Amino acid sequence: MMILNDKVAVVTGASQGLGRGFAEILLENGAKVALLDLNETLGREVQAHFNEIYGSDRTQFYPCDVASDELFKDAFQKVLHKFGRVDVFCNNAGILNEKDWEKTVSINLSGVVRGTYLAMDHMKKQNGGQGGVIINVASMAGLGPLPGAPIYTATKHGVVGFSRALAETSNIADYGVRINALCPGFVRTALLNSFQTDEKAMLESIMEKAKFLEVEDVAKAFLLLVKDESLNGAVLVVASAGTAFMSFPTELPRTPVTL
Ligand SMILES: NC(=O)c1ccc[n+]([C@@H]2O[C@H](COP(=O)([O-])OP(=O)(O)OC[C@H]3O[C@@H](n4cnc5c(N)ncnc54)[C@H](O)[C@@H]3O)[C@@H](O)[C@H]2O)c1
Ligand SMILES: CCCCC/C=C\C=C\[C@H](O)C/C=C\C/C=C\CCCC(=O)O
Repeated sequence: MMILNDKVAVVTGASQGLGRGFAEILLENGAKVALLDLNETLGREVQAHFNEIYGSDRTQFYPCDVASDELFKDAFQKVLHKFGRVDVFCNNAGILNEKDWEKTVSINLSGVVRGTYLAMDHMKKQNGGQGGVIINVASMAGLGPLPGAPIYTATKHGVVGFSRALAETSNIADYGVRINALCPGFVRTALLNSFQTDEKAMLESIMEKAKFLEVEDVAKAFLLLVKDESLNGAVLVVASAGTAFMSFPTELPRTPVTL
């Protein structure tokens, strides 16, 4: 098990919702945590709150837009300047905006790729790094379709595929870095009030029947992916029915057709 005392973690989208929960469980387990988010007002409030509970030098907020190469790199350099290292990196920032679909791709998928490669370049043994773990936050919509949200669904499928392929790459090339993906069901966060789609009624009818998870339950699953050093390429589903690892077929299940 990875010991988190004095390890340094970065969480994107940490000003509220799941990201804030991931940051808190890392602090509870001894890590120092850099909070990255677009929302400066909330981010600074969260930092002040965590400082009171966990001590004044274990949390630092940095404004950051994961959709921008430049701003993301700049925030990462500031984290390294303050804490000297990064051991845990959580790509969590995400939106659901089907109308501005390019923005959704740029945050939910390209943002995850940006963050993962920044972390990987720093952590990998071949670059003199000390290894580490990257957790990419997908969704149950990364494993099956969320009606009314095809772009969101595509980005989250992308996050799952990217994480699994890079995990295999890291394993074969011996980078010393683990990459795992987390796939939660519905959690009551700001995301559920801010989504943009022409098919609002469709999503709302799904939500009426859904059971909601608590941030704390998803955070416990996140912690498992961080700490268990046997896990690389794992995809962990957190649903109202329970938490479970996805197993993927080694051969693609196919139904033959005669042409
Ligand atoms: N809430 C759910 O039901 C649910 C379920 C499964 C997966 N997820 C995923 O979990 C992640 C967190 O979602 P949440 O529900 O906590 O949402 P949230 O809206 O509560 O929090 C998301 C945070 O990301 C930040 N953010 C948005 N765009 C950003 C950008 N370009 N750069 C930096 N920060 C940015 C926001 O400011 C916000 O603080 C997302 O990737 C989401 O897709 C959410
Ligand atoms: C009121 C409108 C809701 C809009 C939904 C917004 C975003 C949520 C996206 C999440 O990533 C969840 C995605 C898919 C969930 C799929 C199945 C949920 C099953 C619930 C469960 O069993 O826990």
